[in-house]
Amino acid sequence: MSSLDGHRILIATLFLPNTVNLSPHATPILTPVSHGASDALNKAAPVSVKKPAVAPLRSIVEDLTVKSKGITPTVTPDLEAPNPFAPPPYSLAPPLIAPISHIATIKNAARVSSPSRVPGSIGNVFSDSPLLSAGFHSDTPHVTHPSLRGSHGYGSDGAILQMPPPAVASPATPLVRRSSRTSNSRSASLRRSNSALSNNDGRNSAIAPWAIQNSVHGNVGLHKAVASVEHELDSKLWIGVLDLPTDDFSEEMRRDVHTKLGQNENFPVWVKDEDFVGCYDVFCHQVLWPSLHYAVPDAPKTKVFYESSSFEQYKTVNQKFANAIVSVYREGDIVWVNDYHLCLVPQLVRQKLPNATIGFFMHVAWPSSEIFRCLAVRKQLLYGLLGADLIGFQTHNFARHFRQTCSRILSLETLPKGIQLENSFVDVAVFPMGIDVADLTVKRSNPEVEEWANSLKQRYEGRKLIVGRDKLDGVHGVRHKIIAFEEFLEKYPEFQGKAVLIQVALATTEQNELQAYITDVVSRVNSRFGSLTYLPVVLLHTTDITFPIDESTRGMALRTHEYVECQEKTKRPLILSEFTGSYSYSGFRQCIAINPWDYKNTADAIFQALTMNDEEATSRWQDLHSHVITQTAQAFVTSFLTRCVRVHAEHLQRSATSIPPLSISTLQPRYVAAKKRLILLDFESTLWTEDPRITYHQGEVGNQVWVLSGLPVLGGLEKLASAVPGLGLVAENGCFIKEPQADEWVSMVSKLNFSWRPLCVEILGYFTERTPGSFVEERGASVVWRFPGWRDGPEKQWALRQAAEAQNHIWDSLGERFGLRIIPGTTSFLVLPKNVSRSTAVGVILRHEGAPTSLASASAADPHIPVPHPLRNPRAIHVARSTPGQSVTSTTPPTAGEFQIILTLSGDEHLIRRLNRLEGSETCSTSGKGSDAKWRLESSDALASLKHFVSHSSACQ
Ligand SMILES: O=P(O)(O)OC[C@H]1O[C@H](O[C@H]2O[C@H](CO)[C@@H](O)[C@H](O)[C@H]2O)[C@H](O)[C@@H](O)[C@@H]1O
Repeated sequence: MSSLDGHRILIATLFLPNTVNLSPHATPILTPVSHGASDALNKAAPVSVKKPAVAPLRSIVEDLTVKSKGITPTVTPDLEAPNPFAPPPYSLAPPLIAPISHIATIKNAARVSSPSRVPGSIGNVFSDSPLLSAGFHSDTPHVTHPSLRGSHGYGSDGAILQMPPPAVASPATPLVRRSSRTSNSRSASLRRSNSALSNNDGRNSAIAPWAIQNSVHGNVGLHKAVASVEHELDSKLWIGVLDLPTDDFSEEMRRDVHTKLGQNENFPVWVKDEDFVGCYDVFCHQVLWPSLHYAVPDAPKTKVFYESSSFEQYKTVNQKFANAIVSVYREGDIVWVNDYHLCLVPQLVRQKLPNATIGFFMHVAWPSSEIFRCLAVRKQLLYGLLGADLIGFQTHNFARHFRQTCSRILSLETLPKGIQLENSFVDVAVFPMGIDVADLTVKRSNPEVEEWANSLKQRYEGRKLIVGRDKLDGVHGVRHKIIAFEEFLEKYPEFQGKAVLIQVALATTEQNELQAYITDVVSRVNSRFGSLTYLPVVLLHTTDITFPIDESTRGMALRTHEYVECQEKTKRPLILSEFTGSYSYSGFRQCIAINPWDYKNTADAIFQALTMNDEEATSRWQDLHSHVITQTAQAFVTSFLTRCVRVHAEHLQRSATSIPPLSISTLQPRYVAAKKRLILLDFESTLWTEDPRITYHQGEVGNQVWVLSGLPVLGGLEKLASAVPGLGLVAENGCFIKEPQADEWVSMVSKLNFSWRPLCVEILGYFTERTPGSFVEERGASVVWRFPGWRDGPEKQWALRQAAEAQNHIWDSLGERFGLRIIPGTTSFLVLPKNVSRSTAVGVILRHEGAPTSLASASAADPHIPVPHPLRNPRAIHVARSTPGQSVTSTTPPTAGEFQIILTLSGDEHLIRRLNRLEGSETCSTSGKGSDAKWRLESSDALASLKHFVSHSSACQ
């Protein structure tokens, strides 16, 4: 039985997997999105596989020109409405040489559906290539340009889907999609396409003929991943928009679409076309997408304009999604929100459904906080995400950047596990996306693939092929790739006339394409090295090696996973940008990694790939393949959803309101019966303002009372030790321990490397100089930075900002290297060794309990636990540092020892969780926040309650 049993999954993603074909001739046909070769689509009309026409020395481009003749575009560019955001009229064709001008032709050609997907037909040359589709793609739609998307034939299930029924796609029934990448073409297509639905007064009551079909928009990788675990999910519902303009849909039409898509587990969200354009074309693509990929829009005025106006539309669309989720939500559902288009949805849903299980997965990259902070709406986006129980990222780096962004911009406490908010906790974790290998294997076995492979082999016989397939925008580095290829031809002239770079450029918004800026380099390379029979750069497809280069980080780059699988026979190498999500996994270390900004190194990588001997290529491929078949789509979906359920249960249990107040009457009998009791008190949340001697008076026969503090030995704790010698004391969050009645303090950190301290103090010196009223406090084993933050105003704002910067700086330069931990407070933060805590100190105390020896030898048998070191003179603690590199992590859980009851009053969650595992342990949170503790208590009532406890117990005895 899986933990997902009984849960329905509500999957919110911008585009639904299914959409509407508004062709006047279309007959409504339900084509469920399902998995594998046996789905409904694959059972549709058989495909007649026609051998591709092979003309060895004729260029593909030439073929395309011929094939595209006579195809009428559904949208005539000059009818398009002006886009207020668009740059001056944009056309790829005039300045370009042949290949690019053919792209333009292809765009037009693709606006009309072609009935056939067999090789040789040309509705859309990209999508007509099964080789390309099978081998190089899964996570992006095969055709992303609005006009290209007019082509039918691809389901979201991928390229080898067999023909959709003729009613869905035929030359006579042009498809109309949401041409969302460019507002202008979308408006034009809207007017035309929806004429079937409207009469003179706009909407009418007609239900136009329409058919369901798989959408080629959106995150096809996600659609496929969910389909791959369909049998494991009880039920699910996709929530998203249709990929075509819908303003003109009549109410009846909407109802009809709702009902029929509903049968296919799709729930349409109705968004005004104008809002959609502002949200998607402008805010998502012009502002968020580049920023998340390290390319902050470079024209500040434009950015501000885009951001402020289009963000309103982004909010509107997010609100519509949240409303839709709330309207269908049933208790027990798991709400799974996907990707950067919907960052505000978790918080909006949380406001309406405080107890819902909400997970958010970010499919794209998350940049350094330095980049993210450039966004004017940074806080709104972050708080929007923090409404989730769980936020997932593709890689550890993205997750780390996100945590740092929250700490820097929102001044929130971040832990490796997630983000602590005032009253809740948000888990942050990593779930690498993968592909459905089994499904791809089935698709690859389609004879059509073989046909195409052979065709291409013949066409390029004797030549070395390099294949790239990228979105044509400023982020994906197509320009870099072409320049590197030029460098390669120059440096290795023996490959001139022999090596061909086939670059499939997936179109995106006009604005983004302009930023890709490739026309000059393509013409330069082709005119420098080309001839009548040799075109070095072709903007299309094929085999040998793939070459996915990102100018910046990419979420995962799943097409490289597919490429690897498609190399099962040939096993040729993969060149991969070190900035892709995929490369961050060690399983991809056997690719040829490049820095795409380094053209020379990339040129050498191409040479290495083309000349690599088969033995090495095979051995590298085997490693890549093992990784791809392990990090699968199935593992991604199930681990993300399972974790959602788990963390939600934890969060519910921890929520402050669900923890019962400490009940003395319930615990009293056990307290009285116990012969040995351990009482652990957080100094900061219990004794801070009290006369410390009170703790001693609470101690009665059989009691051992320990006070745990973050304070140093010298000062308050030293005084407490001499005033109440019977107390056990823990100083500096576990770094030093003093047993009851003992004279000496014991260091738990004597074996640690403290060379980070001067470096840390130096960094803090810089921030101290800039922050009036701040100062550094060096303790025995930790360093504290205190800053003025009591009164609201610019000083506090500045100090908080500096504190966040300082933490990030320390974390980046020292944190991982030295294994440090940073504990933020409201007017200070503390830096200390990561493996020492109040919890590890209590572990040592419990182990020591009953042992005849001193604390110093209590843990000697366990090499993993802190090594106590006796300090005869507490004032000598400062020098008690020695051998570097000693681990102090305890792997052996402590037992309750001889204590029959352990009563803990603390705000330290780590300690509480650890003690919860012990028999006889009663944990009580004094933090006032969500907690895993069994009980809760106001910190101001803590001592009074304890006293009450003790006096009751005395009365009973
Ligand atoms: O272009 P958009 O509609 O704005 O969406 C962005 C891209 O999202 C999806 O790709 C992302 O998710 C993939 C799977 O997790 C990941 O491999 C990829 O690196 C991410 O960029 C979608 O598959 C793309 O088509 C979209 O362009």
